[in-house]
Amino acid sequence: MLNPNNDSERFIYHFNPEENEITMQTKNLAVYYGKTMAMHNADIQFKKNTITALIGPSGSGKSTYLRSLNRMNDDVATVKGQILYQGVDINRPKIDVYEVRRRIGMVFQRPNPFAKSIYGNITFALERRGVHDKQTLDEVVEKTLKQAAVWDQVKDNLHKSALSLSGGQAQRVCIARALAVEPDVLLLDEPASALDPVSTQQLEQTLRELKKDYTIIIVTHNMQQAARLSDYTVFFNLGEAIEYNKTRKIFTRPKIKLTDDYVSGNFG
Ligand SMILES: Nc1ncnc2c1ncn2[C@@H]1O[C@H](COP(=O)(O)OP(=O)(O)OP(=O)(O)O)[C@@H](O)[C@H]1O
Repeated sequence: MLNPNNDSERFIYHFNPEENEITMQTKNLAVYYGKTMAMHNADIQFKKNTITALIGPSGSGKSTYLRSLNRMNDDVATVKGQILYQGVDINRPKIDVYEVRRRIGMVFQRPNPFAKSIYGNITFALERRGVHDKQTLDEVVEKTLKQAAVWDQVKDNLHKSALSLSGGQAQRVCIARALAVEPDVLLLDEPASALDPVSTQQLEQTLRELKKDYTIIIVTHNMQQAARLSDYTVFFNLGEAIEYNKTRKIFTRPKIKLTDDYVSGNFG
């Protein structure tokens, strides 16, 4: 086992330097709420068409890290360090934050459909961008609801309120809404925590399908979910990315004892 307090021994996984394989990367990322440092030492790479799970105890900084990736923390926190998206540091003042959020979409813990129709939820961002052609909008609605695997359930009720959907359906509509603006990266913050086991299983299957086209980063408290769904896992503790590796290795042969304790349920 490596000593997490010894930086020379810290194990941080790095991919082969094939630039086009890496969609996103953070270097020396640190996030402060006021003067309090909530998270630091995150040197992580996200490979194209993979799912990365962020795991760790409550308050360890997973959501803080995730929200920083598309500048959602801008109003509440100071984010230091680099966030490279396709090689460009998006953590710079002159970057267009709306464009960042278009390319790096977010799905939240609780399904949060707008008080609009299912159709209106999907087309909302496009219409605000001036897309009003009905055929185009119809096509986007069908395509994204199919991608989110909820088309068959809602296709006859597209103009019904999205607030009338079940939790699982609403979460899928929120995924479709995120996909409508054609992102590259999907950030999901415990997207299954409000769902029943069947909806959770369906959501996981949807994410497996989506990774063919997207890079997915998911915060989860569910160890089984991280183990069965993700390709890579990052273990956070006390605001620090402690260990990062292929999921199989994190769950079978972690390099750091803290990680081993956490994934095997012996974390005190
Ligand atoms: N908006 C905020 N203002 C001040 N402190 C915050 C804010 N959001 C989070 N924090 C603090 O930052 C630290 C990390 O919180 P964060 O929510 O990122 O952890 P987490 O690992 O995602 O936790 P959980 O699993 O419970 O969601 C915690 O100490 C938390 O209290």
